[in-house]
Amino acid sequence: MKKNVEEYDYEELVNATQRFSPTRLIGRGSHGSVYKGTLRDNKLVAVKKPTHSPEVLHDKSKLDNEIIVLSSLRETPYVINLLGTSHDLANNKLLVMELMPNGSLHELLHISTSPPTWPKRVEIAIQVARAVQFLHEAKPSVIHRDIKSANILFDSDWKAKLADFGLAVLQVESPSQISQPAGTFGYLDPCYTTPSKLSTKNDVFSFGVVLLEIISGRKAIDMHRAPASVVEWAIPLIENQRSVEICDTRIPSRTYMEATIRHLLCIAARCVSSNEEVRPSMGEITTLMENRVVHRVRFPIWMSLLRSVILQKRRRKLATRWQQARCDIVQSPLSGGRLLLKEVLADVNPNEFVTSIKKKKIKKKNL
Ligand SMILES: Nc1ncnc2c1ncn2[C@@H]1O[C@H](COP(=O)(O)OP(=O)(O)OP(=O)(O)O)[C@@H](O)[C@H]1O
Repeated sequence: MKKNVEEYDYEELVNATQRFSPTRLIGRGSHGSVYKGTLRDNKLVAVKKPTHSPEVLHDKSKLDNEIIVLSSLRETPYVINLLGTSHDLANNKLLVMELMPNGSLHELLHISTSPPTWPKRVEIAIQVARAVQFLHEAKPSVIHRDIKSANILFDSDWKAKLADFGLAVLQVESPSQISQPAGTFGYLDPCYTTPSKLSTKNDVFSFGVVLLEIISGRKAIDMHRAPASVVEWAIPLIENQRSVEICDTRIPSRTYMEATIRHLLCIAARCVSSNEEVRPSMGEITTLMENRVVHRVRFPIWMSLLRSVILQKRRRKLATRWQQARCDIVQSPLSGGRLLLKEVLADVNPNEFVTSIKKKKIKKKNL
C-alpha cells in the first residue's frame, strides 16, 4: 500500500454527516451513497457508505475493491484522493474521500445551462488524459474500466479528477480472480468481450468516447438521436472531413481553436478504432494533446497596457461630461435644479443622466 490511509472513527463520520441525513446526500451509485461531511476540524469530505435499499443493488465487493485500488495509488492531482476508511457497527466499510464540490463532467456538459468554453474543454480533456495515463503507468498498473463523464468530478478550483474505482482492476502478477468484462454501455470497448481481452486499450476506447462527448456536447448514448451512439455518429463525419459539424453549437466557434479541435477529434477517432492496434497508449495521447493544442489566446503585455490606457481615457471623459452636466443643472434657473440634483445624488447612471439633460435642453428651446 502506497498511501497512508487513515482509519476514521465511525462516530465522527456519523456526526460529520448529521447521522447520514438526506440533506447531506450527494448521490447514490450502484454500490454506495455519497454524503457531504464536515469533520471536527471543519474539513469538508465525501463519505461513501454502502447502500442498503431494495432498489439499489448492494455490492460490497465494489466498495472493497475501490479501497484496495485507491490506496495502492500515490497522491496525484488527477485522481480523487482517498483520505481514509471506517467501519460501521455491522463492520461494513466506508470510504472517506476529498470532497468534489462542483459536480461531474456529465452534469457540466448535459445539465448545466452554461456549457464550458473551448479552452476549458481542452483543459478538461488533458486533465482526464493525464489521470488515465497515471493509472496505466502506476506500479502495479490500474485499468479503470469505467471511464465516463459521470465519473469525472470537479474540485473547488474546477480541476477535473477521475473517481469511482469500483470496477478498477489492479494488474498484479498473479491475480486471485479474473474479472468478467464490465463497464458502462456507450463507453464500453466492443473488443472487450472476454476476461482475457482486458487491457489498457479498453480505457483508451472509453477515453475516446469522453473526448467526443466533450467536443460535441452529445451524450455517449442518446436514444432521441439517430444514430444513438456518439461514436457511430461522429466517426463518419471525421472521416469525411466534416469535423466542424461535430462541435457543440451551444457555444460560439473560435477560429483560433479550430485546428486544436480537429486535432483532438483525430485523437478521439484513433482511440475508438475497432482495431486495438491503432489505438494510441495514454502516454502518447497526453503527449499529442499537450504539444499541439492551443490553450488560450494570450495577448502581449503591451496590448493589455494599451487597452487599460484607452479604458481609463474613456472613463475620464465620461466623468468630465457628468461633472459638467451637474453644474449646468444646478446653475440653470429653468431646470428645477434642486429636483435634478436629487437625481444626481440618487446615483443615477451617468449615461442615462446625460440623456435626461439633453431632453431638458430641448424642452427649454421649445419654451
Ligand atoms: N468525492 C466525491 N465528492 C463529491 N461527490 C462525489 C464524490 N464521489 C462520488 N460523488 C458523487 O456521488 C454520487 C455517487 O457516486 P458513486 O461513485 O457511488 O456512484 P456512481 O458513479 O454514480 O455510480 P456507479 O458506481 O453505479 O457507476 C455521484 O453523483 C457522484 O458524482
